[in-house]
Amino acid sequence: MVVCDLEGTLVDGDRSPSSDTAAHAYVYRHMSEVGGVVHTHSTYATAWAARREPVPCVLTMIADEFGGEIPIGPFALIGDDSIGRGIVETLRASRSPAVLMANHGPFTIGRDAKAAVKAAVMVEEVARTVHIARQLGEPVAMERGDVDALYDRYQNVYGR
Ligand SMILES: O=C(CO)[C@@H](O)[C@@H](O)COP(=O)(O)O
Repeated sequence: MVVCDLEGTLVDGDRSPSSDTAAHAYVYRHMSEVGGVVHTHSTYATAWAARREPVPCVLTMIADEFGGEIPIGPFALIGDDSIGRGIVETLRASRSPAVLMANHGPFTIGRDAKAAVKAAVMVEEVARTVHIARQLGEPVAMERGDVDALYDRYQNVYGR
């Protein structure tokens, strides 16, 4: 493990930082509420990213955690802040803490690392479940008002 500052400069450790460092640093610099960013190549979420298809809001757990569909972000090359720009641009237009970067995979954010990891686990779970549902027919979209009510309850009331 190494420690970098918000410009992506190495400040502690003797190994090279991740090639994604500039992308993550961009998110931290431009979304002050974010204290954790997670990136995985989890199988089902990455399969949706490969198709550039948002995960539709067809489950209460999607409404709870993501507040709507899980959006697709633009394709961006690895190595500079391009991915970070795509993440910020996409998540600013959504309530979702997860974005499926096109042809790449899921990136999630949270107020801290634990919340970002939770979103990464949940995005994979719902990507898998909706994929399975689709094998049996077309999942049914939820009403916007119901999505809003579920999101409000989960974000502001549940577990308090
Ligand atoms: O998604 C990818 C590659 O597809 C990146 O997250 C990956 O290259 C980052 O690797 P490193 O953290 O630099 O070892």
